[in-house]
Amino acid sequence: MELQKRLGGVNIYLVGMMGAGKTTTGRILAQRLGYGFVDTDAVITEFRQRPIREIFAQEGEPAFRELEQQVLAQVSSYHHLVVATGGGIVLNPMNWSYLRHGIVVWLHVPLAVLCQRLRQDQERPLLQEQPLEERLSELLQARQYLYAQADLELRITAADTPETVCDRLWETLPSILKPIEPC
Ligand SMILES: Nc1ncnc2c1ncn2[C@@H]1O[C@H](COP(=O)(O)OP(=O)(O)OP(=O)(O)O)[C@@H](O)[C@H]1O
Ligand SMILES: O=C(O)C1=C[C@@H](O)[C@@H](O)[C@H](O)C1
Ligand SMILES: [Mg+2]
Repeated sequence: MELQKRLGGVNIYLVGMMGAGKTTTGRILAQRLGYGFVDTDAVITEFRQRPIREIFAQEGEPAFRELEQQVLAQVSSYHHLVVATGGGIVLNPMNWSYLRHGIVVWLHVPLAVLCQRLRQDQERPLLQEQPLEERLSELLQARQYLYAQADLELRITAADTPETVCDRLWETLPSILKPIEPC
């Protein structure tokens, strides 16, 4: 209850690479906080009535990024939400003006762990053409400095489960919140 009170309904935005666990962890965190849960990729998929890989193939990545910005803009006008963002949301500087309405948390997962999780993936369009490790490494290099602009970086290990990630987030969040003023 204490954490919820200190958050005051401010949204929590999870950012990080594909496979970092934004969707999986976000859903659990929302439940624990009594917050709503939104996944920007899921909103786009539902709106377009087709999977992201088809949106990329038929409309192109720029069209997807435009939709992503529109969804984020709308979401940021609500509160009491945990938002699992798409891995590339940090690329558009405009998106940061929306993310900054809330608390931005970077789920920082080592490359080897991401590879392990995404080995069988056939849904993520940006991972289908090159060898997985090479592609992820390239994307991480290009984005790392952007993820690092988050309010909080959570370093995740191979031993972490979605539940322990939530536990650690729960423990760490107070460190970046203002103390409650005594009445
Ligand atoms: N802490 C964890 N431990 C083990 N597996 C995990 C963990 N978090 C997520 N996973 C698994 O990794 C895969 C990717 O997770 P998830 O879809 O939540 O990532 P994401 O960050 O939302 O990726 P994207 O940016 O592509 O949406 C899923 O199969 C999920 O079950
Ligand atoms: O990292 C990325 O650029 C992406 C991550 C996914 O969440 C989706 O938003 C899409 O596959 C692109
Ligand atoms: Mg996701």
